[in-house]
Amino acid sequence: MKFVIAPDSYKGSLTASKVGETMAKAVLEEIPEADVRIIPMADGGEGTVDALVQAAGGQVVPIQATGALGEQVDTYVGMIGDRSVPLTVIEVANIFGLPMVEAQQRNPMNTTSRGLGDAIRVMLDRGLRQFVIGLGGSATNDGGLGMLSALGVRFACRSGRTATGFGRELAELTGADWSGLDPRLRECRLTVACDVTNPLLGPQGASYVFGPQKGATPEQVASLDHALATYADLVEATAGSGLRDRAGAGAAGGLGFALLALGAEIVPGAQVVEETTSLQRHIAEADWVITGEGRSDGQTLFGKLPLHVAQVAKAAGKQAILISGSLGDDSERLNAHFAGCFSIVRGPAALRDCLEQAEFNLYECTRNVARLLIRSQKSV
Ligand SMILES: Nc1ncnc2c1ncn2[C@@H]1O[C@H](COP(=O)(O)OP(=O)(O)OP(=O)(O)O)[C@@H](O)[C@H]1O
Ligand SMILES: O=C(O)[C@H](O)CO
Repeated sequence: MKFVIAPDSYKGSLTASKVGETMAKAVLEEIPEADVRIIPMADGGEGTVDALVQAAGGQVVPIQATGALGEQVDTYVGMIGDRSVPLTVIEVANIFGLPMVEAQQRNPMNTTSRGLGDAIRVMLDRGLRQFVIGLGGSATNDGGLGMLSALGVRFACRSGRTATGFGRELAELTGADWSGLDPRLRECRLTVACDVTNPLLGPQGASYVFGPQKGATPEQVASLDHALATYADLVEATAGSGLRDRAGAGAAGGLGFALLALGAEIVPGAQVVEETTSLQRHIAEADWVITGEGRSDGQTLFGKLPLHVAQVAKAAGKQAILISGSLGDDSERLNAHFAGCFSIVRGPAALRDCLEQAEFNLYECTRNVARLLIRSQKSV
């Protein structure tokens, strides 16, 4: 029996690689002769650099960049591709990701995306000109003000000073001077791998949909959305109109919008990872596909990674099994897409305990699934 194990991370408990390894160990415990291929996945958010570096046999490059609150963080980017066309992979989730900010300090007024500009500049200094930028899982809602500032755009504030790039400054902006923008960006190809397709503004926009989970109060959400509209006017006056409405403009607190202003192309993150990992080819050779995520619910149907994997499997005439940390509201709607949907939680327990026991629970649940598969095969 051939298995492709292609999970997302279980946010808060296990990386995608760890999920894959644990599932594989459990399958091999029950079916020692199984042929198991682990393909850690990501959607542009957390784990994107690791997934692409592993798939492409690349390397990680340690860098320093500005973190969400303006502090310096030690992080890394990936380098993949051959020597003649090296490609840098950057993930905002490991520079200013939401889990990197203590719960009580989460407030998108006080966070900045400067670190992405820093990371791009570090790699420009090293001669790199091709970038894949993963958006998702950020602690920011600054519309990319921080990134553009770090790359040399000067945004003037009402007080007369130049903005440094924090969410709270959006409401103060009066003008933008692009003459200092790093000229090397003109030589670059920027591909943006987004985890969502939301626009910049409005009820489906960055502030309303993702602001609350980043610590914004309802008043801050409304004020950020309003301020981002003025900021969008300033940016579009130079970069061209209509960018705010493009799919993905609202990803990572509006960074999608700012990257579009730099001429980037936006693509679904899951698709970038799927192509780099040759997921389709591996699935074509498999008997079973196993995927999963921290929590599967109705939202999973809006194109989250496990659904994407299930669709690739279906197109190849294969069945996908979903093993997730937990199953939430409307998860029964997933039954149409998977041969079976399983939650690894073994009984009533506090979330903290579930997260702590993640590896054991995942191992046991996957063993049960594997046992069922092998016994049902033997009984026919
Ligand atoms: N080991 C676990 N056992 C039970 N529930 C878990 C476990 N690990 C994670 N979760 C649940 O999954 C949630 C995270 O969900 P998930 O990993 O799907 O990410 P997400 O926040 O929905 O983002 P994304 O859009 O990237 O999928 C956690 O908040 C928790 O409720
Ligand atoms: O980072 C965020 O804002 C969300 O993951 C959507 O991209």
